[in-house]
Amino acid sequence: MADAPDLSTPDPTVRELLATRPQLSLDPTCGLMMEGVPLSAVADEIGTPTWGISASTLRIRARRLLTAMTGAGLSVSVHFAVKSNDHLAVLRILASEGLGADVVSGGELLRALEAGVPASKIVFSGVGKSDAELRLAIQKGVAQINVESAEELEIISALAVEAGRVVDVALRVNPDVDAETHAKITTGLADNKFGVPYDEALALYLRAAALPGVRPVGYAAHIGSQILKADPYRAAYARVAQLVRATREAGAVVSVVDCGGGLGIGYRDEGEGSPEAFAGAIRAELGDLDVRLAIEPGRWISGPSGVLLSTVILRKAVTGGAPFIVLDAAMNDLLRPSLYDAWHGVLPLSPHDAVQEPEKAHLVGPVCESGDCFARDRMLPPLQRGARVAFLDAGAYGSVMSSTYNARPLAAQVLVEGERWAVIRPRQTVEALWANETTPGWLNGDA
Ligand SMILES: Cc1ncc(COP(=O)(O)O)c(C=O)c1O
Ligand SMILES: N[C@@H](CCCC[NH3+])C(=O)O
Repeated sequence: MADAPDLSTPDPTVRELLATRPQLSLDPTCGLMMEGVPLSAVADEIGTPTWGISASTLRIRARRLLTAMTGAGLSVSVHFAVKSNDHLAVLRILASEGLGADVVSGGELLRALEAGVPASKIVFSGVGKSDAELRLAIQKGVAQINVESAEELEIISALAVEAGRVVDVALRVNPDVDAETHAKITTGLADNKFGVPYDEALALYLRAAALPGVRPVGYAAHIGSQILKADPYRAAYARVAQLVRATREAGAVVSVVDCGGGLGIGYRDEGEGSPEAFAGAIRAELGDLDVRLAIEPGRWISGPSGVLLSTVILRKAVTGGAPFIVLDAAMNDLLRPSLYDAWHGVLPLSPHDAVQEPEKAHLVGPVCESGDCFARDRMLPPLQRGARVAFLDAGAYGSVMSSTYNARPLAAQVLVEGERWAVIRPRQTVEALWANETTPGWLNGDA
């Protein structure tokens, strides 16, 4: 697996971006296609900004992950990280491929159930689950709750006793391993808020074994997101394996290891995380433990399946510098560039634009924040008013992180499969933004 993107190299060309994204192609007449659907036709019909999701990409990538695991001789249950893309259609597709779900809130739990994921295939993670959320998970009978602290263990025990149930729990251990990713999305370092400190995990496991209402079944580890190398996984799993052995030596039963998610994708030229190398790390460190294995991938499955379509509102000239291309999409739609300086590929939808000689430009949204910037000094075909573009690899942590800042309604979403496409979430209306708001009587002149 490769390193992070190297921004000192020239920006990838249209051809280079397309070469690694089989779900997208450039038709000389119709322009940018997702599977068999011209994206311009979608934009013409329902406008922009609009999210597009390729169903076949979700299926292909889910199958590739499963194949990598079985190819390594592993039997692994795959729980899709709902936080990366929680649309019911996405969850339904992945459920039909046999995937379960990893959820981090009561809302995600109910979404997964609504999409047809059985509770027996749902794992509940998260550093702060409310009592109401835990009660819901216990009542629905989720497969396992991943416990992130000693305090949470006691709470779950009490709530399970109250419900007259015994809940399977895994301790999410913080292995204190550097995932070698962006500082804001690393989770497995000792000073991150996640998981039980490594040195305290065994004692807490034994405590769990003695508590009513909970049954400790194993350990979980998730060290971060957008991980491109296998080494951090190996380092983390080696520590988990050590813990499993020590726990067994202490006389407790360990039957599950949840290996977390975090496998990264190639946004620019860094290459994507390899499912085979991920599987290899699991097999090398955990393969001989005789435990049921699970993984929680999100981005690797959903990221490449999505695009965000947008239209150029205007091209603002800058004397002596690169122009600002002002789009109708903004940071409230796709937050990742503003939040993490994330690099997303951009492709024009028009076949004419796609073949023009590139120029340097800044791509920005209309929101009143200087941080509302998708790309600075990006080499792009010249984009004029009305031109349309697609942001690539926007299927993970895209629509789910949108807001309505600046009173901008949530964008529409469409699902593409073969030559079919359908609106799976209509564009939010402006009126819907205040539909649930009320003003107290005294402001309306009432007594
Ligand atoms: C507990 C847990 N599992 C799984 C994931 C999924 O991560 P990713 O989308 O990077 O695969 C996350 C997010 O980082 C997480 O916090
Ligand atoms: N939101 C992050 C990933 C966070 C993963 C959640 N634990 C991103 O867009 O890359």
